[in-house]
Amino acid sequence: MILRLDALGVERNGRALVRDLSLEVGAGQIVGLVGPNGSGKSTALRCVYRALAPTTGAVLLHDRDLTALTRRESARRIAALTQEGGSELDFTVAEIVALGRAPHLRGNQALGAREQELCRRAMTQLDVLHLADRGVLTLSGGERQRVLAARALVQEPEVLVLDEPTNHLDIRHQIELLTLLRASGLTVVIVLHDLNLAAAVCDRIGVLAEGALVAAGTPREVLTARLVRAVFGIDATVVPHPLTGDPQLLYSLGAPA
Ligand SMILES: Nc1ncnc2c1ncn2[C@@H]1O[C@H](COP(=O)(O)OP(=O)(O)OP(=O)(O)O)[C@@H](O)[C@H]1O
Repeated sequence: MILRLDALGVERNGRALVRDLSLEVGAGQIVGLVGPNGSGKSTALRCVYRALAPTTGAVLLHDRDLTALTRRESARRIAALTQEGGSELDFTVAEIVALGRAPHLRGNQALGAREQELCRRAMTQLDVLHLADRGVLTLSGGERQRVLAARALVQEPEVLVLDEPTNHLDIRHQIELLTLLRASGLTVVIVLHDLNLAAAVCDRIGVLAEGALVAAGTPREVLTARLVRAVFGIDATVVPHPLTGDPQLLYSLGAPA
């Protein structure tokens, strides 16, 4: 098992934000975390990319507690694409993407030919090569998100952690990013709000409610009308996708109050 959340707990001001969360992510698997707003998804992810230390339990990478690794070593092995971003620097797109190599470089060491090609390929894959010389502060939300995704890819991590990576993207770029993730062979933990996209991209899904894992399994096992009713409080019709068989949720608006 590459990544394991072992009875993870996070408390703040006497309140449990994440409770006794155990989850395993195998090599090359894409595991999704879904759940209502405030259910602890980002908090759990923060423990994986070490922005937060768990109060109890641990995150294990190849059975080693992450806290046993140096920050540099975990940055080399775990890349994060988060809402916090780090795109507030007044750098060009090419410079921001190149920063993904930082954990692999020593001091002011320049990028070699292979690394420059890596950056170019990631910018092409994320459709931002034409923006390479633009200041990142001038980009739209979706363009910036694609730049940060390119930066995470050039890091060549073992594990990629993504917190709502599609929230600013138009539908084409959402599909392209998730297709790229599938093709990358990376081990991925991803928070998604769109349950249909989660069903399409994830091998397994964990559902969080009030900080606790309430269901885990394949999309077909987990994404049932009953679960969606219990966790999100809405009625959905679940149908198999006519081409892939993945569960797809159909919603209708409620009556006005
Ligand atoms: N540093 C903190 N101190 C106190 N409470 C916090 C802190 N960080 C997060 N919380 C609270 O913990 C809960 C879980 O937050 P988290 O961001 O993990 O939820 P989420 O499932 O990612 O939500 P969303 O879908 O809205 O992004 C929320 O109620 C949030 O207000």
